[in-house]
Amino acid sequence: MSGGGISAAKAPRPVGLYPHARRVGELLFLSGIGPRDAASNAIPGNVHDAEGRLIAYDIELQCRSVFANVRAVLEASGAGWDDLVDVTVYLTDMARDFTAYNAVWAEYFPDLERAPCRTTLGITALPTPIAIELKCIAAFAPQRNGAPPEGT
Ligand SMILES: N/C(=C\C=C\C(=O)O)C(=O)O
Repeated sequence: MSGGGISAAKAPRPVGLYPHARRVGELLFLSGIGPRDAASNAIPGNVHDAEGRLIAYDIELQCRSVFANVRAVLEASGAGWDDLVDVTVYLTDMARDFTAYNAVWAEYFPDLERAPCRTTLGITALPTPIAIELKCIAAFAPQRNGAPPEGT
């Protein structure tokens, strides 16, 4: 059974007509999300020249911001960080950014037993001037929904 689309007030506005997340049974599917700041819509660390062209960006800041945005969507959906089970990560410059991104990932998911599965892909472009986007799936912990523990 599929629930209605979920919109998170503390996450950046979607760039099209799609919800931040949708629950289907015990699974929560999140739309792809990047590091735009929810209040200002700015991309943390991006530097532009006088003509507005992007001349520098900070992948570490973008990683921290996109993780915060994912957390905001999870929380608005009644889930939490530990409920993430599968994350697809899109990077626009794998050669430049993988090492820094991988280090920030390890800070946010320090425990291998609890970390979600992860797939990292290099792609040529994203819809907004961001260097990273995450596509996440979470699974609600049974006790959160009042379901009996396994085996009972
Ligand atoms: N999910 C999409 C874009 C997200 C962009 C962003 O968070 O900056 C989409 O266009 O499907």
